[in-house]
Amino acid sequence: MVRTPVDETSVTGEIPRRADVVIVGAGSAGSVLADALSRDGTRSVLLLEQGSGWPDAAVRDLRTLPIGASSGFVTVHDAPPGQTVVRGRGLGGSSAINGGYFLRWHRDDFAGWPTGWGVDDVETAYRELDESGGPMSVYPFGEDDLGPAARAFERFWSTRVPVREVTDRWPIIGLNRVLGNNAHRLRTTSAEAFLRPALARSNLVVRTGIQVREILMAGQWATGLRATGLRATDLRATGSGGVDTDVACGEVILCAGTLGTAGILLRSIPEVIGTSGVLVAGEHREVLVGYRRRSADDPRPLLPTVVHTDDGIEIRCYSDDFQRYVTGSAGGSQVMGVCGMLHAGPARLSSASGGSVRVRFDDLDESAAAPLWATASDVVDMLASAEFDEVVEPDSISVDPVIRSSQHAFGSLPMGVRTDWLGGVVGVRGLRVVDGSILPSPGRSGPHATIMMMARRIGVALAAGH
Ligand SMILES: Cc1cc2nc3c(=O)[nH]c(=O)nc-3n(C[C@H](O)[C@H](O)[C@H](O)COP(=O)(O)OP(=O)(O)OC[C@H]3O[C@@H](n4cnc5c(N)ncnc54)[C@H](O)[C@@H]3O)c2cc1C
Repeated sequence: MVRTPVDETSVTGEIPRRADVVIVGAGSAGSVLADALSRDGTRSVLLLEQGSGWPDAAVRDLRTLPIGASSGFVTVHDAPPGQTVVRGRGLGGSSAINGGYFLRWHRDDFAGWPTGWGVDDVETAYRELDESGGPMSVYPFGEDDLGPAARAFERFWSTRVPVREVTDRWPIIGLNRVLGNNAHRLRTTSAEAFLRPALARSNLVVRTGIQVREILMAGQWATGLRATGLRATDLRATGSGGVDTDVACGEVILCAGTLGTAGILLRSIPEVIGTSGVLVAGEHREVLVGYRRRSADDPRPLLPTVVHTDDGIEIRCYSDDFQRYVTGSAGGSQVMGVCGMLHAGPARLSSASGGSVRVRFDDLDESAAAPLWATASDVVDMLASAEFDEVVEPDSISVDPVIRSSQHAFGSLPMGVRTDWLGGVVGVRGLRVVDGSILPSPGRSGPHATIMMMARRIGVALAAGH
């Protein structure tokens, strides 16, 4: 196959003033959707991304989490004191900077989803992403990816809970070796898998460095949007905040991530939000158990193995260097995570300055908090067990008293309630949301694979004329 060469100039330049569909955000969902919708050459698709282009190999290295203040590929949101809330930006969005853990949700996590989301439909869409040799390069982490802690973790749990066959794609209640989306330890981003190949199509235009400020409305109809160029040349041209461009379109599809989409809606259509000025999302809340390890180890993928409990908790065995990315976490050089997946705690999203969003977490109620602390105590016992003798320094284990976030906020505009089964926003014509905002349930695993699966299914359904 002859592939048209694609370079940085393909994603910069003039913004068309009209398109059939404008997609906002080239992240996990937006890249998948842009591919699906531009397969029909008669539909013009414009994809606008605020970040600055293709993350290089240093950013995509799975052994690091490039989310520090100096990273050019994150948006830092307004977090509670002592905590950090970031999201990816640039082509690939959060898929370019995340942990590279690509587990499906459990089959029964889809029980409450609206009509159109039967398990067979879900399975087909997942398989298109995570089959061996598929576009996202999804494979179980291998023995080389496990450090001493992960090996001890698997030894400990394999005698106590069921163990999933590593070749199975559906997770189980028990020990789950994580499936990772990477090739030679470089994250396979949604943009590399879906956008780069589609860029050769003349009906798809991608523009980076463009922040969508607001949606333009005529009554209850979304007719277009206003975007601002964020490139240095634009800033020099105006001497201030960039150049505004209005784009008219038949449909706006927000794929800006739960926080980015909330920011745009808060700025432009307060009636979707309601009088409170706050959108409420779910968040997988996590307790960290820290310890000092006996000896240093090479950097490895950050989350190679987990246990899923029957009460909806994920016990995460992070690899050695996770702690340096987490503001104010427990003392010790390494952490295990205890995360409430099914009892997601509320996160309140409201406006903040400069395109970011203010995120505040409610205290968990007792029924959600108690199992987290009880499981953290089990993890302390695990770390003190014989299996960890060669890993953990004696008397170094401590439980972080703060319940933190997993950087997963989701479900602020759930399908079947505030959006229809294809993300169409209830009460507004010409506006769709396809990203983490529309997940209608929490799920026992991380959201990445499921958000991409959802975008894939919606893209295919829309392309088929639904
Ligand atoms: C540090 C971190 C680690 C994580 N690790 C994992 C993991 O290992 N496994 C897992 O399952 N989940 C993980 N997650 C969660 C998962 O990556 C996200 O839930 C998922 O990628 C979100 O996909 P999305 O399409 O909703 O949004 P995103 O992928 O975040 O894409 C949104 C895109 O929209 C752009 N955008 C936002 N606002 C605007 C605007 N106004 N104008 C133009 N563009 C805009 C953003 O720049 C971004 O590129 C992690 C998240 C983070 C932040």
